[in-house]
Amino acid sequence: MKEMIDACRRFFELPEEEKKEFHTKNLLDPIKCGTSFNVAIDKVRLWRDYLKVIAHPKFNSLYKPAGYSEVSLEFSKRTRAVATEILNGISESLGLEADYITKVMNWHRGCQILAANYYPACPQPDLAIGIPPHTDHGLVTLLIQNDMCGLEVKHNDQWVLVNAAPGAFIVNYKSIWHRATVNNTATRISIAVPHGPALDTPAVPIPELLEKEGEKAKYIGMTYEKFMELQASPAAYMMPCLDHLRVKDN
Ligand SMILES: O=C(O)CCC(=O)C(=O)O
Ligand SMILES: [Fe+2]
Repeated sequence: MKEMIDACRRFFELPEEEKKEFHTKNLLDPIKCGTSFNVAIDKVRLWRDYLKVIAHPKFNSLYKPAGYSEVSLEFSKRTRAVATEILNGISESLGLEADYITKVMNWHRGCQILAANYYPACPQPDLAIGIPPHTDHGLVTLLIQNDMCGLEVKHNDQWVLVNAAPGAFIVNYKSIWHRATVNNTATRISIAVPHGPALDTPAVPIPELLEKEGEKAKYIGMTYEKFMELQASPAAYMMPCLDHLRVKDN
């Protein structure tokens, strides 16, 4: 984990000139970096650089800084193994076969992204935000951070700081509303690793469970690619993405 955070730090600390080639605009570009901004939020300054590298189904290697590729290959394999175990556990906890979710989501072609965030110390942290409130896309996101906290989740209408133990994975598997704050002491680095279905695979309410519970589906299905597009749109910062998919009561 430390080596991965260090490799990302070295990327962010490259001169701007050297990062320019990765300033792309498309959602699914294999490697992209930039400084975040969102047109929907105009009252606070966003204070974050990001680097997103798609690591599965095809591993993309980033040639600088030296060592990034090797470390990120190892890190992506190990986090994917942890994510697989978590999904197996979730399937079993729902009374399904352990490999139910991975099978229907075409996990062997599943999308894994190494999404690193770099939040420099900010002189006026109250006037800025690292990432505004949102929900993640994907089945399960694993997140690691350097020794600075900053992730907050909404719980009972309050923002609660996630005080994770050093070296811990923070696991986000429900559609939890969260944000990243900034601080005025030191640079914070986090690496979020969303693991999703294959891009062309629709996620739908599980028919076996609906039948068992005698319930109608409360959400429409959507392919992962479409869901990612929705998550990247300004609409995603207004309310949890999943709420956009809720079936309207007649
Ligand atoms: O930096 C953090 O702790 C949060 C990052 C995050 O929410 C994200 O990358 O989606
Ligand atoms: Fe997030």
